[in-house]
Formats: sequence, structure tokens, C-alpha cells
Amino acid sequence: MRKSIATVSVSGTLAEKLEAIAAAGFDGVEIFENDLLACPLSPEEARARAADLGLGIDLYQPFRDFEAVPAEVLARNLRRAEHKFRLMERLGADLLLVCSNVSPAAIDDDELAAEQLRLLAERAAEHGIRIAYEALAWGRHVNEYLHAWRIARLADHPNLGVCLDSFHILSRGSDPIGIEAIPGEKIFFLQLADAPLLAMDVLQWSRHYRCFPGQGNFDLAGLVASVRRTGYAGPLSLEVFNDVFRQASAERTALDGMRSLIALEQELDGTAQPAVPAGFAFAELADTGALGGVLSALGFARTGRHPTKPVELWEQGGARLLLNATGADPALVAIGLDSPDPAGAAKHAESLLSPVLPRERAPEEARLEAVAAPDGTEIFFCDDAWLTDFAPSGPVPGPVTGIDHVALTQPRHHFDEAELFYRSVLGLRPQESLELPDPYGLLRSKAMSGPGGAVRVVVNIAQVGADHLPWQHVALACDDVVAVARRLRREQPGLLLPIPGNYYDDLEARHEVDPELRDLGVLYDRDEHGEFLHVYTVTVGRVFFEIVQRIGGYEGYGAGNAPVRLAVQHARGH
Ligand SMILES: O=C(O)c1ccc(O)c(O)c1
Ligand SMILES: [Mg+2]
Repeated sequence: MRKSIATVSVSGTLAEKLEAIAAAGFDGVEIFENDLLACPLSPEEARARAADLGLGIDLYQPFRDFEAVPAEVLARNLRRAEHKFRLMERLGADLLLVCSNVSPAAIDDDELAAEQLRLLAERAAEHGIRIAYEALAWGRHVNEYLHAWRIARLADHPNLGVCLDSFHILSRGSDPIGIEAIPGEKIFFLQLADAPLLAMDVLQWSRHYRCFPGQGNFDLAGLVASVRRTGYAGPLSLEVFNDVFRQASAERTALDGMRSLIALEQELDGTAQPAVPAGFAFAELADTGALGGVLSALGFARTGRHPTKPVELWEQGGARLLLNATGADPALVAIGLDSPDPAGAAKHAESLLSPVLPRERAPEEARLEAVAAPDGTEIFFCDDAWLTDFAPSGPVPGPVTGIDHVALTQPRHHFDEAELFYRSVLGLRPQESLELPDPYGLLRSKAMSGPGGAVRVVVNIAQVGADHLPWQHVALACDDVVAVARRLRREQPGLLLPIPGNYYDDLEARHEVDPELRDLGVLYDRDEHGEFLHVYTVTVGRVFFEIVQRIGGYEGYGAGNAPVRLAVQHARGH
């Protein structure tokens, strides 16, 4: 389907917005009136600019508070409309969005609304313009899409139809199945926005927290499927009011919008083939030589080296870590995912506009398919071939059994993009979304996981104003955290993060736990499925390790303990 986006969805001047929107591959735009009013380009120049960029102007919006008004107001509103029709002729736009009236002066009378909209449609027709009537979720009397449709049907004019906006429909909890009762040719326009579920006033929710499809909690695919069944042939158009997008790079936002529409279409067409990973093949860390000692203390052994690159393989149980002597401060730089079809996985990622990374390789080395995640972390799709490069010396037994999860960090303005990436490219599903207090702010955190918890990724963002990104970490799954902690306290007492006694006073008040947890600094959590024991190492560079033990079917991440960890890390300076 044709893909469009409202100019309000991205940052910048109108000219900058059009550039970014065209560069992302959209077919058309909705010109949001404020963007034009503040623009030095004349309507003719804006039209030419869009045309040069290959963009159609699919809609002009919004026209407010028109219908169901007293006669003297109607005369003024029609005069206002005539001005807009002439402007639209200059702009080359032939569809005007009219939002349902929000004014306290609006009259609760569908026949009056229909009569006046019919008049508007007649006037519009003289200019070759059509009217798309949209029920705002906070409209004074008309705030449901089926109500807007009833009025448009009553008005019965070929130049009057409805605009459906997923936010207004889904934010009110309306059932989109009713869309299928509207003839497709009377749906003049379809606007798409997702949103996180927030308990707040719907206007504030709409104006600040909309996001692209796949970044929130609405079932956009279900809604669009209903719209398609009507025979609607117009564009899918993103209309997103979002405080963060307004400030972010227009190019990056527009590209992410395009990615969201591609993912949505793939879902609708049944062509989405997310590269659902079967597990972690490895985590790769940049290193200056500091991490080998930490890994040895944790029971890992170096089992191989890359033939041509300064990369070592360290193993314990099923956990494989690569240390890459890049000379950069220790940080998590790549994750390898076990993929049944690495080439197909990379192709799917590429179809969703993920940057595919070039791999230089010697002829004998395994070919690795890799894409960049939004935070720059390289994601490798692996079959078993990669391991043979390292000629590993054999298994390393120990309590660590594998990689439980990795926690990556994003700047605030890439958080939504990251969620869409992990959902659409890797087929991970969002789990809990949390805000964790630390001494200097809030850490937002969202866990995403694959089927059966085979792969878990935690996406963190720094509090606004933080001068550094939060630390990344690799969490190692283990079947006996207490044994690991005992050994480390004995042999390397400085390696584990010390946990304050106050934490245990509270923990012991809530649960009957082994007093040894306090002595060892082991943290504890439980949920309805099971229990969780974990310890953290101190931070090296940007990264630390966590060793976790899931008992029973515990599904969380010990998030309740994270504020204690953050406070200790801050107090230590890392
Ligand atoms: O927030 C608003 O006023 C507004 C305006 C136009 C729209 O299409 C919309 O969905 C909301
Ligand atoms: Mg809208």
C-alpha cells in the first residue's frame, strides 16, 4: 500500500521534514498546518519541493471546530474553509482532514452536523477537494469513529468521507471490527499510530506519547486488517505526536517510521520471517586485557583464538564469550545468536532497513551475517561454523551453563527504535517495562525475550540529563550461585559488588531466606513461578557481569534489586 507520514511526526522545518521523509522512501505526506504556517516557502514552493523529492501531498490538516455550530458561526467557518481550499489548490492537495468539533459551543445534534458537513463538502467539490471527517477521541460530541461515519452517511455527499485514526479508535477501547461496516470508498484516509498503555487523559496521551506501529501496545495489524477488508485503497499514513521524535534526528525517525510500516505489512501479508534465535552463540566484548582475569575468576577458561583477528574464545559450560583486543575500553560490542538460517535472518533484517555490516574475511573463515542494532551493537546470525575458526580445545565444566541475558543501553531517543528492532527483526516479545530509581534519576528498562526465554535482551535507557549511558552487562546462567559466590568471596573478594546490610534487613523481613545470602552478598527475588538468586561483579570499563540462577519458572530479572545495585555502583563511581 502507499506509505505516507504526517509532517508533525518528525523534527525540523518543513523543508527538512520533506527531505528526511523522502529519503526514507515514503510516497506522500500529510502537511500539518503549523509546519506550513511557520515556513518561509510559499505553498507553490512547498508543492514544488515535495514534487522534486517525489512526494505527493496526500492530505492537508487539521481543519478544526467546523460542524454542529450556530448559524452565525457556520458563516465564519465556511469563510475560513474557503481560504483553506484556495491554499490547498496552491499546494496541490485535494484532501482536507476535518476533526470533530471540540468546542464547548458545539451542539449535540447529528442532523445539524451532517447538514453543515454536507454544505462544506459541496463547497469543497467546487475546488475538486474532498473532506475526511475524523472523530477525535476527545471530541465534544463526536468521539467514536462509528459516530463520525453515521454523520458522514447522513450527509451523503460524494466529497465527504471519514478519516480513521488508530489512536482515536484504540485509545478509547473501541472495537475496530466495526470498521468493516464502512464501505472502503467512504474511508478517505487512514492514520496509524501506536501508543504505550498509559492511564492518563486521552488528549495528553495522544499529543505526547504516540509512537510508530510495533513500538506500543495497540493491535495495529488487527485494525489495518479490518480496514483492508473494506477495500480501502488509500495510503497507510503515520501520524505520530511524540515529544522525543520532535527532538530526534528527522532522518532517523522517518526511517524508523518506514521500518514500522514495512514490518506491519509483512505481518499483515504473513511474510514476516523474524530471525527468531534459538539461543546465544556468544557475547563479544572489547577488551584492553582487563577482562581475562575477571573471566578466569568466574571459572571461564580460554579455549581458542581466532586465526587472524585479536579475538580469544573463553568458555564455561554452554557460555561462550569473545574478548576482542580492540584497545577500546571494555564494553559489550556484539552478540551472536544461534540462527537456523543465518542468510535468511540477515535478509529479513535488511528488508526492515537494518544496516547490514560488511565482513572482511579470509577465505578459510566462516562467513558471518551481521546487522547493527540501534545502539550500534553488532548482531551476528550464526550457525555452528563460526566456532571452528577458533579451534576450541574442549569443554570447560563449571556451574555456569550459558548466557541468560544481555543488557544493552540506549540513549532516550533510540528506545522506541530499539523495541521495534528487537520485535520485528528478531521476533522477541516485550516483557515488563520498568522504571528503576537510582540515586540520580530513573533508569527505564524493558526486557524482550524469545520463545521459552532462549534469548533475552534487556534494553535500558539513561535518565534524562545523565552524562553517561548506563552500564551494559552480560548475565550468565548458573545452577549454583551460592557456590560461585562462596568461591569468589574466598579467592577474589574484591570482584563481587558489596551489597548493603539494609538490603538484607528488608529482604529478611519479606522472605525467609538463608542468612548466608547476606554474608555472600547474594541478592534474591521471587515471583509466582519461582525464585531468583544473583550476584554482580564490579564494573570494568562499561561492562559488568551478573551471575543468575533461576529456580522453578522464575521469569523476571530481579528488577526490584536493581536500584540497590545502581546505588552501590554510583557510590563506587562505576
Ligand atoms: O491532537 C490533535 O489536535 C489532532 C489533530 C489532527 C489529527 O488527525 C489528530 O489525530 C489529532
Ligand atoms: Mg489523526
